[in-house]
Amino acid sequence: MLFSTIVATSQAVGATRSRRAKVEELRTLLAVLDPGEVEPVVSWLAGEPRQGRIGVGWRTLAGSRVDPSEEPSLTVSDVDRAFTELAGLSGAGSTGRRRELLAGLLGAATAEEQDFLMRLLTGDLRQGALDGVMTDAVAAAAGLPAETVRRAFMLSGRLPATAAAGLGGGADALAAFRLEVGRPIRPMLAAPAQSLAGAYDEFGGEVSVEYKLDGARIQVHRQGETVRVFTRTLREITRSVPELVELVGTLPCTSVVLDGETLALDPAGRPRPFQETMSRFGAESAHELLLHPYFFDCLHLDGADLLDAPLADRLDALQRVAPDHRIPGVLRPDDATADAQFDAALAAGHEGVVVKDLTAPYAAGRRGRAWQKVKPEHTLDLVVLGAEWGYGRRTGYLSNLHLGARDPDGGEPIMVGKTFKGLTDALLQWQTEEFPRHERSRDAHTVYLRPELVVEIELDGVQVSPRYPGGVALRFARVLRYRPDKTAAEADTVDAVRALLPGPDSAPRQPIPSDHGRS
Ligand SMILES: Nc1ncnc2c1ncn2[C@@H]1O[C@H](COP(=O)(O)OP(=O)(O)OP(=O)(O)O)[C@@H](O)[C@H]1O
Repeated sequence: MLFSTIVATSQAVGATRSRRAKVEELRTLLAVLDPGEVEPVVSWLAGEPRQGRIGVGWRTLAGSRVDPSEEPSLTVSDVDRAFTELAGLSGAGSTGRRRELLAGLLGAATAEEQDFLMRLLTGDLRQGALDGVMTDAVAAAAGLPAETVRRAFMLSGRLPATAAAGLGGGADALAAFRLEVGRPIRPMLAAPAQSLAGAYDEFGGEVSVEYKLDGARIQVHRQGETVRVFTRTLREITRSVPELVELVGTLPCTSVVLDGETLALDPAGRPRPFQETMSRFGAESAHELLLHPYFFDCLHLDGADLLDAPLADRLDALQRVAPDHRIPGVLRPDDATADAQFDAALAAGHEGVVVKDLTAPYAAGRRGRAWQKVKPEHTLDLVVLGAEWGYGRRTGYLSNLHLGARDPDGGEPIMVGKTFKGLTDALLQWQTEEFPRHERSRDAHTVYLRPELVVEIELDGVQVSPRYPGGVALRFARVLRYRPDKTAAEADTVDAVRALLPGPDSAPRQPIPSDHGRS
């Protein structure tokens, strides 16, 4: 297959806003790929070489610019082979060979192919938002139910491998993707609840009401003596968190997979801010702040795979293996106890509670109704699309942020507002240093960014706005914090923003009253 066909499909997918049209473009391409081409092509369309980062920075690329070729001649395997060699280069002489390989690759590419390669190698094409569209396209091309492909993807965490299995071996090959101890799966997520009472009633009181701790998600795998720890985005952080590894190593079991939240505590045992927990996930973090785990789910125990077991059974398993490290929660509370749990969570400085359906299986990678989060404030995780230079005291700093919500159909994020409120001096400084690394372009007032950074915004609500492309704008938005644990593919969608629009007959929004809206 010619590489130019992939570039043309990528352009066609980017040019339409229709989800159905995107799926159809991708399906048509997938249907004609050779088996060996599926993995590289699916990776590229999601914006990454199959080999991961291959050590080619913007400067090297700019230095390798050569005249484009007139006619397309590169094949998929030519490009994939060059990436494999680039990824393997190290040591003496590698700089020269890297330049040589890049010059060869770019010289054989047409102008459009060159542009695609540059964007692919600099990360500018990365679009996790395409995952959903791609899973549907794989299902359509392989003649399988979308759910079968989705589940395999959630369990493997790798879209290219899932696509290759589905297209090559059908449902049987996909069924082989099981929870494997040592390999992370995409975490189950929570949807916002309308109210505590609403969530409670929806499940007829058959719920676990747990504190929503403001830490960072961890997934811990142990097989025998070997413990591995992963973040919410499935990044391995085992070496940064020796105290968690040690603790999990002492649990009474031979194999286990636990899901939970971790928090840094100060020497007096008080929780430290989220940023300090996150800083512990870096490779060279100082270890004086100890991380404590608070587990809330058990996905595997001593050879038994529990993903499809109801939460009640998974919590029994958790109680057997880690009774002293469970997140605070109550099972099957009456209404008054559920309310008291919410108040207690807030009084203890936590974000709120998560209300969970005790009968539901673990829906990996899904933000379903089986877990509902109840918080007193509205917050949204939005993508930073740009920032304006400040004025007055903020002259010389990148300040007013342009905020975008995710397009659920995989297009570019949709701008929903701007804010410079809530930015501390330290954050202004950080933005000014960090943003140029994500720069797409700039004009006199604004630096425009690739959609890579996610920021959590607190707001009073949203309003209809003809000025913004999504027809909605944030009201009184302020920055709470950056979310380095999230990718743009995990930002809130424009539908989540629209869901905050006041209904025709709704009263002005109030914080959740102490009876949490229960009538
Ligand atoms: N008891 C709990 N059960 C499940 N998740 C919990 C719990 N306590 C804290 N969490 C955290 O809350 C997250 C679930 O909420 P959600 O799926 O919306 O993610 P989030 O976007 O990080 O949440 P938010 O932005 O509202 O803080 C989990 O990823 C986990 O990190």
